[in-house]
Amino acid sequence: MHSKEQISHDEYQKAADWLTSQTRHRPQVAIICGSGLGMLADTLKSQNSFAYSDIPGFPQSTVQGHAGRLVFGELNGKTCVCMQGRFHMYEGHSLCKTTFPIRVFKLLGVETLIVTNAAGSLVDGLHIGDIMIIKDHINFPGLVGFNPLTGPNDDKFGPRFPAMSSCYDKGLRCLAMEVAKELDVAGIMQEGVYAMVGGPNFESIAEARLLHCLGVDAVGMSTAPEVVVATHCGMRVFGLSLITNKVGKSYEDSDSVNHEGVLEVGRLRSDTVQKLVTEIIRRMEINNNTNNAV
Ligand SMILES: O=P(O)(O)O[C@@H]1C[C@H](O)[C@@H](CO)O1
Ligand code: HPA
Repeated sequence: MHSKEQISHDEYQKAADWLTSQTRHRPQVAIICGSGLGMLADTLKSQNSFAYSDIPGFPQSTVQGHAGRLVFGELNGKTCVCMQGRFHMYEGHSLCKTTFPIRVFKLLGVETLIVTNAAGSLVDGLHIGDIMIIKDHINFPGLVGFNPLTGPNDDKFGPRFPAMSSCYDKGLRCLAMEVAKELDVAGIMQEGVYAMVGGPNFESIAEARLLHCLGVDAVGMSTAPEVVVATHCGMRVFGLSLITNKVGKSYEDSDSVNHEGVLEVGRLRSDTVQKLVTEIIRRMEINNNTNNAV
């Protein structure tokens, strides 16, 4: 099911044209809000917002903590578009549907994608409430063939065989650490490797041990397909994982993770994530990559 669905260039264009006709904002930066992090969209000024159900071709959000709205507005001198709610593979969407908005953003002229997510920590150094700057990812569904780029390549967006060796922009990662120091939150921030699993169940103990052995710092159920599609079409990407739980690696652990707890940590840390992202956006340079809307 995942590899067969194809979306034509016209369908992306139709969504982009519809949005262009509904708002005067022409975004340079897109932000995807992870579980419990939807408040990031509330910081935008001069907002225009659209329910996903009104946008041609957009899927629907079905997960609690993902409101299902696209919000346009200004943030610290940059024009932004914010997904208040993302799409996950486990909701039953094909991977090209979960990543549909990314190519629409490209057609709108977006140059930089900021992804946020909730994730579970597999390492001692990452605690609940910490924020991990994503240095790299392991796209487990992608490794076994569930990849949004499967199928005929659309050369207007990017090459058949895109590199993924530097998809999380180094300059933005350095900027994030500088900003963290200035905001006095460097103590809860570090870089790490995010792994995407299919979900929707959380990990078994043996799976958690496997992920840990493979060098994963934090695990979640999203993000990698979005980053693959954004990198394919030449966007600059920056990603943050909010650590919402520790992933149990011992059969003696009695704590078990649940989505309510994930959302609660999102609410508790929303202010910090918001301040970080806002300040990074204020200070990021725009127009320093070579991609134009296709
Ligand atoms: O959208 P994200 O990746 O932030 O959501 C995470 C993964 C699952 O969707 C959910 C589990 O609580 O949070
Ligand atoms: O522990 C987790 N595992 C997978 N996805 C998650 N999203 C938040 N926490 C987790």
